[in-house]
Amino acid sequence: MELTEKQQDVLAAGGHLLVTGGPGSGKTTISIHKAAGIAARDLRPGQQVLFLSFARASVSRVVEAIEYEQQIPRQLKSRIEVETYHSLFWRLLKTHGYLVGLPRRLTILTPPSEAIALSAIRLGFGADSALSDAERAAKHAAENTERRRLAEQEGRVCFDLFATYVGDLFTGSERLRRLFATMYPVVILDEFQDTNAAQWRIVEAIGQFSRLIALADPEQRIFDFIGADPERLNHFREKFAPVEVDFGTTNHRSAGTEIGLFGNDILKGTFQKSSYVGIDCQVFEPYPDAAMSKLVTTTYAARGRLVAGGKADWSLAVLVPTRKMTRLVSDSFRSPPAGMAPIVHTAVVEMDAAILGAEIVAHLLQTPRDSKHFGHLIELLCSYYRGKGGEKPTNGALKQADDLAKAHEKWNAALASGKAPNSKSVIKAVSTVYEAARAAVLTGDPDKDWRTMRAVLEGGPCPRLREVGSEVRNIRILERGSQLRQSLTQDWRDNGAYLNALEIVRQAFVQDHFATGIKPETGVVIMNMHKAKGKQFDEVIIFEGWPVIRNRKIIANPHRIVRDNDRKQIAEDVRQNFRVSVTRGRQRTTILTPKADPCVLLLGNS
Ligand SMILES: Nc1ncnc2c1ncn2[C@@H]1O[C@H](COP(=O)(O)OP(=O)(O)OP(=O)(O)O)[C@@H](O)[C@H]1O
Repeated sequence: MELTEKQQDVLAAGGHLLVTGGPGSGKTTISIHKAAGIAARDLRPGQQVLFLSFARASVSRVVEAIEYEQQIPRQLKSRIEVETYHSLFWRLLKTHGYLVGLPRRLTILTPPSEAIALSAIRLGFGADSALSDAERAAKHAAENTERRRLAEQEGRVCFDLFATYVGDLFTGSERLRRLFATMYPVVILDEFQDTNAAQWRIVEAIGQFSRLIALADPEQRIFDFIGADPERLNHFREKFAPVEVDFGTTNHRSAGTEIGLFGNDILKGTFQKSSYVGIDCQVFEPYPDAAMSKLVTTTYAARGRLVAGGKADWSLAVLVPTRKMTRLVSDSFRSPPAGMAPIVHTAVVEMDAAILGAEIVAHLLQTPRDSKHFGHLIELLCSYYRGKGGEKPTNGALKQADDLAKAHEKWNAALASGKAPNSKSVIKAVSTVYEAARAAVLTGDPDKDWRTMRAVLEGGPCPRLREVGSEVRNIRILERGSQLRQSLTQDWRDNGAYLNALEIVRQAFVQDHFATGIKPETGVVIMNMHKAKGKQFDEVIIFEGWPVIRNRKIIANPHRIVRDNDRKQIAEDVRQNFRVSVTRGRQRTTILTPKADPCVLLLGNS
């Protein structure tokens, strides 16, 4: 690879640095070269360059990019530490948290457990959409008070508070700032445009003694992030007066294509060309089977090209606008219309429900220690309903949890007074499945036993547990060689049964959150467009929903890239998100849109 002139400028620059540029312009690559140069010349023994990312997916990509650079010797590569903000913050809180009033022993309040802990407050206020601004502020304040109480009194710290407490640590202690700079004299900040206020406070503090290299693409700002501020790059300029290098719209990722150019034209809303090399827009008839058939055949074709290309770890992403669409496509790939062959794939879904579901499976694998085992199952099922919606629990799910808890009380009361419990109670079906689970024969092979338990749930008479069984299909941490699998195997070896399965599963999810060895997705992957940020794939297919038409009128238009595919809904963030998705493809991006009502972003401003 020959570095560009601008990339050379980055290598030559001293002091704080701000590198800006569009997708695939080579920011990550040059920062790795820069880090290697610093490691070779400036670092003392024991020191490292710290590369900080927001998401584990980006960490894997950076680790892969480091491995890919053959000119950099191994011993220099090992001087670059790639880590997520979360993982760095957690390390700091565990060792120094007591300085800002946290208990000495800390555990992580995982997002599903946090959702459970806050569900009562959230239920009290009701859905966000129905709240006035003042009520919404009051709800946030109440949530925050509870989060702080959980952290400061119970030592259970949720992710959202990590940055706040670490900020308190750094602003409160010059000694810590100096110590940090001794370990990490240079810090690279990936996707700097997404830095929120709490993280910026930390960056400001560590920049006092460490040298900062910020990588940013202002146009890739993610609007879902609470607190990402359009002025952030200016804050950095004002505070640190960095040397600035702008890579502009160069796109090495999709070299030889016009994917980058097309992405920029989406932002502008005017198309300079009638076709773009590497971009393929196609339409489908707006009916479920026709739409899915088109997607399936387009996916076959793309997969065929990639397999024929001979690259072993090819990747093909199907990007869709909503969570629900991710599931629809995944179901359809499992059993495509008209008897077409299924497509092996992975679907990236929200994990809250799957994680809480996995706790239920683990609990059922576990040999009962006392008579409370069944009661504990009901509690876990209530937790599943309270937490499965993550930050946005539905009233229906919260009510399910309450109804279950009440039915269980009645069930117990009947048993206590020697009467037969009501056979129509919702607990009856849970109890039947529980008996089947107890009767299941386990082998000590966690993978097999997990499947057995899932089959008990999915084949039983309880619709709630059937849902749980299907949710845990999305769990990938049982893969060969995973920590979870090893720990469960060990548990069985030590005890001749699973005695600690629930605790092991809970731990595994925390470890999984911090694991960095995960490889970027390969094969066919389905995900929400929002989740594609920071990733790259050999080919991308963008697929959206279609209008429901009755009497030649559109009566609904769900799962569209632009809400309702209505021009009035085109805001800057919608254009930016679409551009991010389009520019994830290295070789080709195919856009599938309904014939009757094509995506308004493709029609241009006129
Ligand atoms: N000078 C160069 N010549 C050829 N290829 C390059 C050059 N610089 C980077 N690349 C390649 O281009 C691809 C994209 O580069 P990189 O990931 O560094 O871009 P980026 O600006 O960080 O992208 P994004 O903002 O989308 O994450 C990588 O596969 C990288 O190996």
